[in-house]
Amino acid sequence: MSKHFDLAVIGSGPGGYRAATLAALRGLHVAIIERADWGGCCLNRGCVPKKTWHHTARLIAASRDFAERGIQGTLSANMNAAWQHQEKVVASVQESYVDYMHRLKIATFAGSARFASEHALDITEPGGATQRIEADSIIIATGGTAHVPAPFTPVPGKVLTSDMLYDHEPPAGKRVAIIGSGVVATEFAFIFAMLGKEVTWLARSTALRKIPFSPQALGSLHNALARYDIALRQGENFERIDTEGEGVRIHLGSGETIDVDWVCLGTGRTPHTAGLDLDAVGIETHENGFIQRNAHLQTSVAHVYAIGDVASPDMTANHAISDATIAVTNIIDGNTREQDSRWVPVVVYSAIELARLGLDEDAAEDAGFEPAVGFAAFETSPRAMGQDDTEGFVRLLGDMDDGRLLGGEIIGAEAGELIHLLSLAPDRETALHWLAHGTYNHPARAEEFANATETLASKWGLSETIFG
Ligand SMILES: Cc1cc2nc3c(=O)[nH]c(=O)nc-3n(C[C@H](O)[C@H](O)[C@H](O)COP(=O)(O)OP(=O)(O)OC[C@H]3O[C@@H](n4cnc5c(N)ncnc54)[C@H](O)[C@@H]3O)c2cc1C
Ligand SMILES: NC(=O)c1ccc[n+]([C@@H]2O[C@H](COP(=O)([O-])OP(=O)(O)OC[C@H]3O[C@@H](n4cnc5c(N)ncnc54)[C@H](O)[C@@H]3O)[C@@H](O)[C@H]2O)c1
Repeated sequence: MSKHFDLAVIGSGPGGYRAATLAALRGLHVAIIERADWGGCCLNRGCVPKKTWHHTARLIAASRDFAERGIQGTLSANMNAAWQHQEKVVASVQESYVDYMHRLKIATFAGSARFASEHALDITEPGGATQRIEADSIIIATGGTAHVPAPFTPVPGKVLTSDMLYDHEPPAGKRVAIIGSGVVATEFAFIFAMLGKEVTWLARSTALRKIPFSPQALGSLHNALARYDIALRQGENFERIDTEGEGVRIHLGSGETIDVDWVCLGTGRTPHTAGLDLDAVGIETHENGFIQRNAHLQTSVAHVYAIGDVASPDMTANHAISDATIAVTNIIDGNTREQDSRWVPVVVYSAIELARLGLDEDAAEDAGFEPAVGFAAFETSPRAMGQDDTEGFVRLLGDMDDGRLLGGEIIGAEAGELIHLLSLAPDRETALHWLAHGTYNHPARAEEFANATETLASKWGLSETIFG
């Protein structure tokens, strides 16, 4: 006999985990199915190990200013030791995730799920046994897998996707080529260099092209990378990859060859729907493989929702978690909330942290707003000066008409934390007023939000809406 649940969630990445725990906390009888590692890409091969490494990389980077602060000696890092360290962090987080799900009485199934009918899922366990569960609502949160474009082919120890990088201890060789100019490559170019590798960073296009960071933000990124002698060679094409010899020889379109010990690919991820049997129940996908959904995050089958990387080209944990909150709210409250993914923060962890959310100038004008920029640089922040870390700024976009917040960018140390001052603002209409009137800890980086609202008030005549 099949077991019945209020909600079944397929996949336990940040999207699935958040959906399952939130639904259980709100009183639903929940099942979650995971075919591989509990916690998905983000916990096992993404955000968590990456941020653990990024912290190590930041410590090494900061040590360049140690002598001036009166600290003696130099620091160096070992990537293999750093790999062991992230394994421990991941294992502890995973244990606490699984424990929390059990404490919330969520039924956990280890196996691969596929649709048997609109309300039934067949779960095939690793040993081959299959069981059926039924649910009133279903959330698909099956994430994505690393994309490997030709002429690259994954070769263990030589040509690694970011997934492979975390599955086994990294190869020992020092010379590493990083391919791509998206978030993975931009983050790893800095992290690998600080962890003691000689990095050659090769890509077709400019860094972070897909994310609407301002030219100033990208300028700060390149300044920060240059401080550590990390440069992107853009405009490169890849003809052939030779892995027969000792290391790897990359044949570029220009005819040049580059010899490295191993290659790390940051060449995108594709949504994962294989094996779900979506066609059998009429759940439709876009041409690029993402599951189709409406603003309530419902698929073409109304009680089945799709969240995170399998449905959203944004492909960040932040979007997956935000989707989960909206999908569960809609299941319980009757489709009351719509997703606007532009208001989910995006944060990049490289030689500098870059965080943004909301509209940029072009999108604001397209939406009929009149954007004005409020700007405050960390260059004059007493906190940043005391930290020897003054690169970056807070950049707020307000509407000239009614002073509402249109978007914002924070570039610099702790940007990933500071962005919460914008993402958690009670509403966008009063956010700038609230930032100008708030009480701050002094000296702190967050004070630059107040300073940025002051430039909006003084330079763009928004004094009444911001201070009034
Ligand atoms: C190197 C790297 C660093 C990253 N860093 C960040 C970061 O700092 N911040 C950020 O916001 N994002 C980051 N991301 C992106 C983030 O990891 C993903 O956006 C996020 O994991 C997507 O979550 P998800 O829940 O949609 O899917 P996933 O985390 O991919 O989880 C999906 C799960 O579903 C399971 N599954 C698939 N099919 C089935 C099935 N049929 N049955 C059962 N289970 C199934 C999979 O095994 C997997 O565990 C990073 C990604 C990478 C690669
Ligand atoms: N901090 C974060 O939020 C974070 C961190 C890492 C990854 N992620 C997410 O994970 C996903 C994967 O990241 P990513 O950087 O791998 O992907 P991406 O889509 O951001 O970038 C892909 C890169 O691969 C290159 N590329 C694609 N096909 C190619 C080809 N045939 N030849 C040469 N280059 C090619 C593209 O030009 C681009 O530079 C992204 O969607 C990203 O949002 C998020």
